[in-house]
Amino acid sequence: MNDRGVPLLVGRDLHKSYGPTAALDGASIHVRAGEIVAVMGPSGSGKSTLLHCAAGIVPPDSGRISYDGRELNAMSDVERSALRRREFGFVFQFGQLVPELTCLENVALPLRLDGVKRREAERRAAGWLDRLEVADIAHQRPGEVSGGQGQRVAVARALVNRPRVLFADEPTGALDSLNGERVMRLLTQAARESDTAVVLVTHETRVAAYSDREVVVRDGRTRDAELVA
Ligand SMILES: Nc1ncnc2c1ncn2[C@@H]1O[C@H](COP(=O)(O)OP(=O)(O)OP(=O)(O)O)[C@@H](O)[C@H]1O
Repeated sequence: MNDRGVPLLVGRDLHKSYGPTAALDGASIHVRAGEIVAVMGPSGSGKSTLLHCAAGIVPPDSGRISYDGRELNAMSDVERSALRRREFGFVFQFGQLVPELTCLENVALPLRLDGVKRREAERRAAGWLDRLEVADIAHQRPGEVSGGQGQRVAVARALVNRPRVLFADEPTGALDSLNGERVMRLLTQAARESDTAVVLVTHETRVAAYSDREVVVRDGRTRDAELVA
């Protein structure tokens, strides 16, 4: 049973430097099941690094990350990548769809990689394209669709295997405000319907308005309120 009071994902006192640059200097974050958390802060403050560490993509120099009671640091690379594939979904600013595949095939891809048969994978993918209001471009390739449509396809692909946490790094950063609003409305609606938590990096207050809670990063640090038991 999922206790909504207990955080699903916790990153504590994370430090990460790139050469002389301290990208994270004691940042923490916690996310409860189904919760939408916006990570805010000025450019270069460490938001993306915090997302990458929390998602197990980049190992922190120090600090601890736990997901559903399991320490990420204690896992092997194979276990961590299996966790990312099965439990996490990712949406980035752009360039994430496979250009040679149709939008439908792109969305079906994570299921195919998990061994789901083509017909079933494409049936489920079509359902997600429909939810994201891009069913009409199912057979087009990413290069033939608009930026907003492409991002909605990317959201469908990130949610198709029902992750428990969706990590989104500036998902509307390359879109005009109208398209950005549409992507955010559909992303948050789909995440809420499937009880997927969202960690959303953004510097736009309009985008953060779709979240339940904000975590502010400044100079690689967050407020102590992020340090939960
Ligand atoms: N791979 C890397 N190599 C070297 N320096 C890096 C790397 N990734 C991040 N940094 C540096 O770490 C600091 C934090 O970067 P990060 O991308 O996490 O910030 P951000 O808040 O997401 O910025 P933005 O809003 O501009 O995307 C910056 O000074 C950045 O230049």
